[in-house]
Amino acid sequence: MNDSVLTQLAEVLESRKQAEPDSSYVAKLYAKGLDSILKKIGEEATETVMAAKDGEKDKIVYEVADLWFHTLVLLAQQNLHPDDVLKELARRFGMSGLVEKANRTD
Ligand SMILES: N=c1c2ncn([C@@H]3O[C@H](COP(=O)(O)OP(=O)(O)OP(=O)(O)O)[C@@H](O)[C@H]3O)c2ncn1[C@@H]1O[C@H](COP(=O)(O)O)[C@@H](O)[C@H]1O
Repeated sequence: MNDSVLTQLAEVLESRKQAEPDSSYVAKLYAKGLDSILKKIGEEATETVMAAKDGEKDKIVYEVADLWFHTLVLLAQQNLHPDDVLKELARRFGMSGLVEKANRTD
């Protein structure tokens, strides 16, 4: 179920590239450009931190959903797909974070 929500949302985000900015929040974000998308990601990350500090579980879920949503908008804007991230997580799966860090080249 969760995978299909990501896939369906990715399809909607792709389709919004052809939409008029006035007709869609996502189309408006695309029209404003990369910096506006990045600004939203920064805001939603901060709101996630504040929700966690407040210890409100419902708010944490709500803010993480906003954060994930805006990172999905970024992926679409960059012509990337959630599968690209899921593949990377799958590659790391089962590998100690310490080993993964030691293998990083960047
Ligand atoms: N999942 C979401 C989603 N989550 C959050 N948001 C929007 O993200 C914004 C969150 O920003 P804020 O909390 O700062 O609220 P805001 O003050 O309205 O935001 P700004 O105007 O300041 O940018 C709100 O406008 C939310 O409505 C979303 N907007 C759209 N979607 C999905 O994207 C699809 C396409 O949306 P449209 O392009 O609007 O049709 C929808 O059908 C949904 O499935």
